[in-house]
Amino acid sequence: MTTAAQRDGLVDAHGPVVVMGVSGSGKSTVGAALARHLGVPFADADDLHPPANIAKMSAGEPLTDEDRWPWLDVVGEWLAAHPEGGVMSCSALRRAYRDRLRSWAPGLRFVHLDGEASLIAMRQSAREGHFMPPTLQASQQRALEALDPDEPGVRVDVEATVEALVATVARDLNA
Ligand SMILES: Nc1ncnc2c1ncn2[C@@H]1O[C@H](COP(=O)(O)OP(=O)(O)O)[C@@H](O)[C@H]1O
Ligand SMILES: O=C(O)[C@H](O)[C@@H](O)[C@H](O)[C@H](O)COP(=O)(O)O
Repeated sequence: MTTAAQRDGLVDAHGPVVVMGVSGSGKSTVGAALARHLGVPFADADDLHPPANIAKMSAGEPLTDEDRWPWLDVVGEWLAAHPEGGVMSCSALRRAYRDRLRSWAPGLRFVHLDGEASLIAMRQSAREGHFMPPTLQASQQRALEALDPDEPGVRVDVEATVEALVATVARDLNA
């Protein structure tokens, strides 16, 4: 069924989107809210890690590239299965990881949740019931490579409220 929003080009114009950033930047929160706003499916790459990756991070050890490639391919499969639109929250910290995801979904766009490292670290530490220990924040920041100018996507500052971030991103994606 084609909805009025699809006919008007409001829904299927953006294709799949990855909300990226370091741990604690708000990927899960903003990604889920963005998907609700756009009326498209949402998935969280945290839920797609193999148990060994979760065990490693829980023990305070950063993942290596070798740990991440198979996980990124599972994320890429989901993106490839949602050409009509979908939001995935996934750290995608390095350019090479984003290139891998784009190989699954050409035209993929990224929303980089960026901001003051101290603010993000504070939010990550205050969060309860998550496997990711605050001690891994420094390695996340070291691994992060911001979007290059040739990478389709937008960067937003996480100082803003979740509602404001969703409104800004939805506007920029539809621009
Ligand atoms: N823009 C925001 N303003 C205030 N708090 C936020 C914002 N985005 C996320 N949070 C809070 O910060 C913490 C980390 O967010 P989360 O979505 O779990 O980040 P990530 O998925 O990137 O690790 C959560 O407690 C969340 O409620
Ligand atoms: O590539 C990585 O090192 C991990 O995927 C990491 O970046 C991710 O952030 C964790 O899954 C923790 O989950 P949160 O980001 O939700 O804290």
